[in-house]
Amino acid sequence: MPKVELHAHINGSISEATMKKLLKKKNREGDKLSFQKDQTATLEDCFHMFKLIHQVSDNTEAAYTITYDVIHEFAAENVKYLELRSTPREVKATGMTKKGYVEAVIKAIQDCNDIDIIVKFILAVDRRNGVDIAKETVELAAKYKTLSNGIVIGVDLSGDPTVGDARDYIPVFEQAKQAGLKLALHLAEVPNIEETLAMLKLPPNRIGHGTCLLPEVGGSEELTDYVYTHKIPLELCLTSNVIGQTVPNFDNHHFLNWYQRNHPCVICTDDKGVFNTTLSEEYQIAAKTFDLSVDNIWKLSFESIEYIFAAEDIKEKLRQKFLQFRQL
Ligand SMILES: CNc1ncnc2c1ncn2[C@@H]1O[C@H](COP(=O)(O)O)[C@@H](O)[C@H]1O
Ligand SMILES: [Zn+2]
Repeated sequence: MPKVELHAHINGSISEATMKKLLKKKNREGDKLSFQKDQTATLEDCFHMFKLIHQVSDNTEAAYTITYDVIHEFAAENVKYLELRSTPREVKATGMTKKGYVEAVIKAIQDCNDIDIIVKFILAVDRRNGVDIAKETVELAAKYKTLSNGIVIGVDLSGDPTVGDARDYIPVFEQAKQAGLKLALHLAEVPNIEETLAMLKLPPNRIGHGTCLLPEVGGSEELTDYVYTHKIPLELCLTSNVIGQTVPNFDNHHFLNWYQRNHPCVICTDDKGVFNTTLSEEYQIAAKTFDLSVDNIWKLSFESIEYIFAAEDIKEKLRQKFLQFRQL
C-alpha cells in the first residue's frame, strides 16, 4: 500500500545495514545500537541510545549516507512522501558544522530524485539545548527553506521531554511561523498539562505523540478539547511508545480514542532503526490491535496526505497516485 511517513528522526531511523557500515568505519563492529521488538526500556534508555548513535554519525559523510539509505529504505516499502526531521549538530573534532550537516542532508535528499518518493526536511529543535541554539536552528531553517527550493519545510520540537520547559521556546516558534515554516511539535509525551496547553496555543500544525493529552493518562479535558476542536493532526508511533514505555501496551495506546473520534491520526515510525520497525509493520500492528479492516487501513493511509506540510499540488499528485494503486 502506498504510504506517507511524517514523523521520522534521521538518526533514529538508521537501519542495521547502514549502522554496520558506520560501525565498521569506527572499528566498533560489536556495538548494538537498537532495541529488540519485544524489549521494553525507559525514555531515558532511548535517549542514551541516541547519544551512542550520535558518536557514530559524527561527520557529514555519515549524515549523507544515513539520509540517503533511510530514504531508499522508506521508498522500498512504498512510502511515496517522506518528511525527515533531524537536529543540526556540530562536531568540532570532525569539522562538522551545523550548516555542513544541513547541507549534507539536503544533498542526500536531492540525490534521491531518481526514485519515486518526495522528501522534505524538518529541522529539529532539541529542548535540552536552550533558546539560543533553537533560534540558530530556526534561522538555519528559514535560510535553507529558500536555498533548498522548498525541501526544508518546517521545524520540530523534540528531545527528552523530561528536560527543560517547552514554553521557553514559544518566541522562537513564533519566529518560525513568521518565516513560513510549519511546526511539528512533540507534545505531551509525558504528562505536563500547563506546558502542553501553552504550546497548543501557538498552534502547532501537527503534534508528535500527544501521549498524555487525554484526562485518564495525565492530560485534561481542556487539552483534549483544544486538540479535537482545532483538528490538530496527531503523529502516532505505536512501537516507539510501547518500547519507551510511555504507553503500557498496544491495546492501551491512545490511537483508539482519537481514531474513534474521527480525529486526524497519522501512523508513523518515529525511529525505525532504534525501535526495529517499519511503517508497514506499524500499520499491521494498528490493524491487528484495533481490529481495523483493509478499508480502514487504506483510508488512514490516504487521509494522511491531507496532513503533509507540502503544498496542494503535491497533495493532489499523491492522491492520484494512491487512487491509481487502489484501482489496480
Ligand atoms: C522516542 N521519542 C522521542 N521523543 C523526543 N525526541 C526524540 C524521540 N526520538 C528521537 N528524538 C529526537 O531525535 C534525535 C535523534 O535524531 P536526530 O539526531 O535529530 O536525527 C534524538 O536525539 C532526539 O532529540
Ligand atoms: Zn519523535
